[in-house]
Amino acid sequence: MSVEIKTEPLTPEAFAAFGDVLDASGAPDKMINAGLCGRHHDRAALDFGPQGRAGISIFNAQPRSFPYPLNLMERHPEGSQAFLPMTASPFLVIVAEDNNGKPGVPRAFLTQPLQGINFHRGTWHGVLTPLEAPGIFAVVDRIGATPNLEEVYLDPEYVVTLG
Ligand SMILES: NC(=O)N[C@@H](O)C(=O)O
Ligand code: NI
Repeated sequence: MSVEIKTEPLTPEAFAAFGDVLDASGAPDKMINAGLCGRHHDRAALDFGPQGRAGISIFNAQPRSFPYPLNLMERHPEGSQAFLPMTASPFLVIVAEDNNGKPGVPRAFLTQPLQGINFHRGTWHGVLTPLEAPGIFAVVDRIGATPNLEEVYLDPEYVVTLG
C-alpha cells in the first residue's frame, strides 16, 4: 500500500533545508554586458569535496506522469548536484530530511517554468524527474573516483499526486 504525498510549489524558503532554487525572479544582483543582461549572481552552494571536481553533464531523461510512484531515493555524500532544465517545462523535485541515515518522509515540489535547483551535498532526493519531453537538463555535480551515491528503496513506497 503506497502512501500519498501531494506536490507543493517550489519556493526558496520551503526548499532551503535541501538546496537552492535557481531562477531569474526578483531584481538581478548586477547589470552586465552594457546593461543588456541581468546577472543573478552566485546563487548556489556548490560543493565537490576535497577529492572531486566540478563537472557539467547533459541528462536526457524520460518524462514521468502523475500519479508518480516513488520507491527510490538517493544522496551524494561527497558533492552537491544541480538540475538546470534546458526547456521551460516544470519538473518534479523530491527531497527528504535525513532520518538516522535514511530518508524521512519525502516532500514533492513542482517547479515553475525556467526554475532550476541545486541539491546541497548529502540531500536525500528523487532522481531527475521531468514531466514533459524533452527531459533535457544540464547537471552540475561532482566528478571523482568514488561512487558518491547512496540509494535507498523506500518502505513504505509513496505515490506523488498533483497538489
Ligand atoms: N546518478 C545520476 O547521475 N543521477 C542521479 O544522481 C540523479 O539525481 O538523477
Ligand atoms: Ni542525484
